[in-house]
Amino acid sequence: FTSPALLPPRSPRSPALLPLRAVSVLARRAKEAEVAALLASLPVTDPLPALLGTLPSLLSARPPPAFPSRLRDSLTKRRGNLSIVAEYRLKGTGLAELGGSAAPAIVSKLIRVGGAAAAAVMADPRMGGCDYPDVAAFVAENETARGGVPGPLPVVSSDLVVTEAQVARAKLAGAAAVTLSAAALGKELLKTLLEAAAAFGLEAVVFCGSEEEVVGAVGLGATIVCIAAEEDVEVKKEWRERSIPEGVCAVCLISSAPDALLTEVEEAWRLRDAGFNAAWVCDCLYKAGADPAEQAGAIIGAMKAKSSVKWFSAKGKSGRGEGAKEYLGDIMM
Ligand SMILES: O=C(O)c1ccccc1NCC(=O)[C@H](O)[C@H](O)COP(=O)(O)O
Repeated sequence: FTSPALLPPRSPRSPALLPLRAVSVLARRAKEAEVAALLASLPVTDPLPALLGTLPSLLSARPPPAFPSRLRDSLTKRRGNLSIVAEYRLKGTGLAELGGSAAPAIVSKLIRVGGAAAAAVMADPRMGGCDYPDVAAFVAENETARGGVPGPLPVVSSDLVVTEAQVARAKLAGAAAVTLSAAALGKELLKTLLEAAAAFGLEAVVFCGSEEEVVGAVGLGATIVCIAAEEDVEVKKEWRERSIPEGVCAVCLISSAPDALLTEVEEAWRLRDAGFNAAWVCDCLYKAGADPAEQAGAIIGAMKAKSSVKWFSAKGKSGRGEGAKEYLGDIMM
């Protein structure tokens, strides 16, 4: 793949690809209506109502259920390492035109073997062109890797979650975690859904568009926070240092630049240097091409590479000036 000279000015992201928080309250209403219609139309054999019915007793457990930590553990490596959450969706990505080769089972394997620490599936058909069965397909594909190296990745169900029913659907699909948007939910609903996720044994990735939202999410006990804001990495670094305590996993969304260049790789290196545990990426994994040197696995590898933005550009392939920060002992672990 190609990358421009170091960190040129970014072109504004396409409005169609703005993070979900940009759509907030109207989208929340539409989603509530959609979930209500779904619940009303379920066949009597569907397990969703029964699972939802267990929620009150799960919530009344004392002490209250805590989050599991499979996703957080997978994303939290030693300092100086950046993990990648690779998101799958069909709408608005370079996958849209690939037909069968963009099927969940194929992309799931590509990103697992490519070295991602977690997979995410956007489970909103209108926004992402996929649905909860695609989450289940990712989970099933990952299960085929049980006992292997790398083993199954935790799968995040990335819907605009506004009701407990969606958390229950994620659970039934086998997801390890759900996404929650601080801006779309507001504090009270965010608290309710964080509790519902923990009660169902799921983790939650709380997307935050401002430092205030980060503080709010951490105050509510969020264990994984994803900053989704257009600010420069230096600003996000300040938010992380001031407002994300040790023990809370710090993730940052890298939204795709609307061009064929892979400036996102250098953004990942900057996030690693800023102390983030993980980057959440989507279209930039699929926009370069389907050649082995360009596809998602190659880009994940480049994002995780121990390269330095001071000495090395993503377009260089020689490795000269590579700024590895590890000791041999770290590499051997
Ligand atoms: O931004 C949010 O608040 C949010 C909430 C819940 C789930 C996901 C959220 N944002 C991420 C996204 O909307 C997409 O993952 C993102 O647009 C991917 O972008 P791109 O690679 O630029 O297509």
